Formats: sequence, structure tokens, C-alpha cells
Amino acid sequence: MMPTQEFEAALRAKIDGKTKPLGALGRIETLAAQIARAQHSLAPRMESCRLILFAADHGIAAEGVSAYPPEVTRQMVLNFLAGGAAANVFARQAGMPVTVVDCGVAGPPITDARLVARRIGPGTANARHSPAMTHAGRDAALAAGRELAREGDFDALCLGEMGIGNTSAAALLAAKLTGQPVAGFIGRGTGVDAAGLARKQAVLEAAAARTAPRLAPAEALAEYGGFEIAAMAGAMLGAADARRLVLVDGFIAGAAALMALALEPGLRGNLVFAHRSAEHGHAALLAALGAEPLLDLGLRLGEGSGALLAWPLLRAAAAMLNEMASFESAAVSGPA
Ligand SMILES: O=C(O)c1ccc[n+]([C@@H]2O[C@H](COP(=O)([O-])O)[C@@H](O)[C@H]2O)c1
Ligand SMILES: Cc1cc2nc[nH]c2cc1C
Repeated sequence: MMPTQEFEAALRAKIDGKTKPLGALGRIETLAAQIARAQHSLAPRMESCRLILFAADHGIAAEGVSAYPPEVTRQMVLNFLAGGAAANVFARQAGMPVTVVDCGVAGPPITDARLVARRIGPGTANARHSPAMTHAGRDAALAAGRELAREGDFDALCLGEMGIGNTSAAALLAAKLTGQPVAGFIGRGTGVDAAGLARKQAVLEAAAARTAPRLAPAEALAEYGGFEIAAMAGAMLGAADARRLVLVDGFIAGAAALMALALEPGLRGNLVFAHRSAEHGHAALLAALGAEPLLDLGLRLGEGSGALLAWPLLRAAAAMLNEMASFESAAVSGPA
């Protein structure tokens, strides 16, 4: 629903009527306004959030573009299920449930009742040489994310990912969606050294050269995406269907956001960009998104870690709107 002029005027009056100098709560004020618009309510609810963690493997990891071996994806999924990863710790701090989704982790399916199985395949094909996924695989991953993000009764969603090699997929996707050279989106990911970075640059240049500089969104996703990236993009669309806000994490989540926005520009109001990742290329990606993130903590982990850390700000913004006294109710004098 488009915010009406009356709604906007009432929202402005409510925020400006709170007992604070005009504009003194800065980004918390714009965040409160975003939440109110997304729910089309002057008294929005922002009490519950959950983390959905999407995991998948990447064929391009075989090119030596990561500092860690591909089996870490699977091992970290087991760590998520055991509750030992950073994402689990931050989610527990916030009292947030965690859903772990296997979108296509390499090797045999992980048999664990707590894992949500949405396996599209045992990882993508190597995008250096061929399209990463079929159109059917892409559509299935998008649909899986969309359906998961619509489920349950939550006001907001943190979306996170795990996938060795996925900074390569995200960089290629960002390049093909913006039409900009891939070089500007390449970083060290999990921490490749200088030689590793040079190899990653050569591999991604070669992968990018397979196709036109700019691709239609759905084509870019099939050529270069990952199953977890497609599922995350789908989850953003699903969250918007349910009028939920999404806390967008770092570089890979940012590429998924660029993808989701290319498919559905109306989604913009549902996305809150949580943080600026230390991954070189995230700044360029945020610029392409026209986004100014809330936090800048030097994180480069993924897993939704930055989104989880930003969740209290979302709660605080809604609480400001709902609980803070007005000049009138508290009998405080306005500007002289
Ligand atoms: O979210 C980020 O900004 C971010 C930046 C660098 C690395 N990561 C994580 O590291 C993995 C990808 O790094 P790489 O080097 O294997 O492409 C993947 O599991 C991501 O969650 C995440
Ligand atoms: C250990 C490890 C944890 C991660 N979490 C997200 N990406 C990751 C990559 C590695 C290597």
C-alpha cells in the first residue's frame, strides 16, 4: 500500500511530537518511519524476529577462490544445528529462533530433524565454465525462500547465509545486475592472501567474460547465483508479501537484495540494511543499492551476524514511536 499524504503527515507529527529536539533521534526516526510505512500503522509492532540461515555449496569453489575448503559449508551447518556458531550466540542473546535451511550443500543430504531440507542439488555447477544452475533450479530456490519467509508469526526476519565460495557468486551477480565490471565487487571473502586474491580476480574475470556485461535479473541469477543466494532473494519477496521487515546482512545478502529488488522494486521499503561489511566490494554494492547501513563494525562473517546485531535498533525505533511521551502528554514545552 502506498503511504497516503494523510498517513505521512500523521507519522511526521507523531515523531516530531515526541519529547526530544526536532530530529534528535536521527536514524532511529527514519527507521521508525520505515517500520510504520511497511505495516501502514502509526503504532507498528516490532516484537518478534527469527533468523533464517540458508546454506549451499558453489562449484566455483573448485577454482581455489576461498581461503577455506568447501567442506566447511557442511561442517558449519552442523555447527549451526548444535548452536555453536556466532549466529547462534547472537540469536540466543536476542531470544530469536534460528531456522537452518539446506539449499544445496555438497555431499549426501544431512539427516537431522532440525534441518529444513530444500536441496536444489549438491551445490551449483562451476560458473567459471557454465551456468551455475538451471532455470528450474533457480525458480525452485526462489520459491523455497519465498515460502519459508511467509511462514509463522514474526514482525521481522534476519536472513543469513553460509557457503564457501559465495563471495565469488555474489560479486559476479552484482556485476551482471549493475552492468559494472566485476573487479569492483571482488574482495578477500574468508581471507584469501595476495596470491589467492589475484587468482580469484582472474577466475571471476573469466567467468564474467562468458556472458554479456549486463544480464536480465533472472538470467544473471541462473548464470552466477548460488542456491542460498536465490533462496535469500526469494525470502525477501516472501517477507514483503507478509509485510515483514528484513534485516539485510552483509555482502552476499546485499547481492541477494539487489536481485530481489530487480525482480520487485516495490520491496525497497521492507529492507533494512543492517551493516557495512569489511568485504571490499560491499561499499560499491551498497552504493548501487542506494543504501546507507545502520552499523559499521568491521564484520565480514556472514551467517546473518550483522543483521542480528542490528535487530535491537529496529525494536528501539518501534518502541520510540509506541512508548515515548509527546510534548503534550508530558507537558513539556516545545521550541521557543
Ligand atoms: O557477509 C559478508 O559480508 C561476508 C564477507 C566475507 C565472507 N563471508 C562468509 O564467508 C563465506 C564466503 O567467503 P568465500 O571466501 O568462501 O567466498 C560465506 O560462508 C560467507 O557467509 C561473508
Ligand atoms: C569457519 C567459517 C565460518 C563461517 N561462517 C560464515 N562463513 C564462514 C566461513 C568459515 C570458514
